[in-house]
Amino acid sequence: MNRIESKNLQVYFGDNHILKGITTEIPKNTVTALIGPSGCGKSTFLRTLNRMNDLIPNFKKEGEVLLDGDDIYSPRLDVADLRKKVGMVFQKPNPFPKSIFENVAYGLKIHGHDDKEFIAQKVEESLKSAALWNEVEDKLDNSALGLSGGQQQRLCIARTIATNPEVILMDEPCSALDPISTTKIEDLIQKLKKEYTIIIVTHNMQQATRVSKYTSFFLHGEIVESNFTDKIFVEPKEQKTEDYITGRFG
Ligand SMILES: Nc1ncnc2c1ncn2[C@@H]1O[C@H](COP(=O)(O)OP(=O)(O)OP(=O)(O)O)[C@@H](O)[C@H]1O
Repeated sequence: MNRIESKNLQVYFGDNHILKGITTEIPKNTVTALIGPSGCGKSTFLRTLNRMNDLIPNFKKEGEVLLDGDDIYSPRLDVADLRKKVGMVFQKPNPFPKSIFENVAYGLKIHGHDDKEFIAQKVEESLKSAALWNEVEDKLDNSALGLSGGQQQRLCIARTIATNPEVILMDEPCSALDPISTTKIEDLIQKLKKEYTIIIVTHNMQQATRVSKYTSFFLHGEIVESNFTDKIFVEPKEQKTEDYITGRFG
C-alpha cells in the first residue's frame, strides 16, 4: 500500500524549474532512499512532502502530492496538522536550546497536551524508541546542547516521533556524524521502519543499500529510475543510473 504519491509534480523557484514532472509512489512502512548528484532536486522533493517549500519566496508548484489519497496542497488542509503527520529530521542536528526533556515535550505541548504524567510517559517512550533513553535518563534536565552530535540527532528523531507521525523525512541525517553515530542512526532507521514510512536523502550509496528497500535516482529534477534498492544497485535499467552509482559522475 502506498502512503505517498506524487503525480506530475513540477516545482519552480521563480524562473528556475527545479522538479520536472515527478510521478512516484512511496510505499507504507518501509524505507525509500533518494539519491542523485548535488542540486538534482532531492531535498526540494522531500520538502514538498510536508510543504516546507511553501516558506520559500517565489515557490510555485503544479501537479499533485497525495498522502493516503488526500491532496496535501488542498486549501482545506491544515499545514500544522500535515507537519504533525509528516515529521522531518535535518542534516545538522538542530535541538532547541532547552533541556533534553523539553526538546521532546515541546511538540506535545504545542499540540495541546498539558497532562504532566502523559507528557513524561511520552517523552520516555520516544527517547526509548530513538535508542537514547539509556544515555540520558539521569540527565533529562540538562541542556540538549551538551549532547554529542549523534545523541543530538537521536534526540531530534525522538522529538519527531513524540507526536506520532506517519511519515519521517530525513535529509542526509548522518552527514554531520561520525561512523559510530551513523551506525546507531542506521540501526534506528531499521527499527523505526516497522511503524513509520521513512524517506531518506543520502549521498552515501552504501547507506542507501544498508537502510532502504526502495531507491529513486534523481537527475536534473527528474526521476531517472525507481526500483527495489537491490535492483537499482545490482542491475540498473538505465545507463545514467549505472554511471552515477559506479561513480562516473556526481
Ligand atoms: N531556497 C531556494 N531558493 C532558490 N533555489 C533553490 C532553493 N533551494 C534550492 N534551490 C535550487 O534548487 C535546486 C535543487 O536543490 P536541492 O537542494 O533540492 O538539490 P539536492 O539534490 O538536494 O542537492 P544536495 O544533494 O546538494 O543537497 C538547486 O539548483 C538549488 O540551487
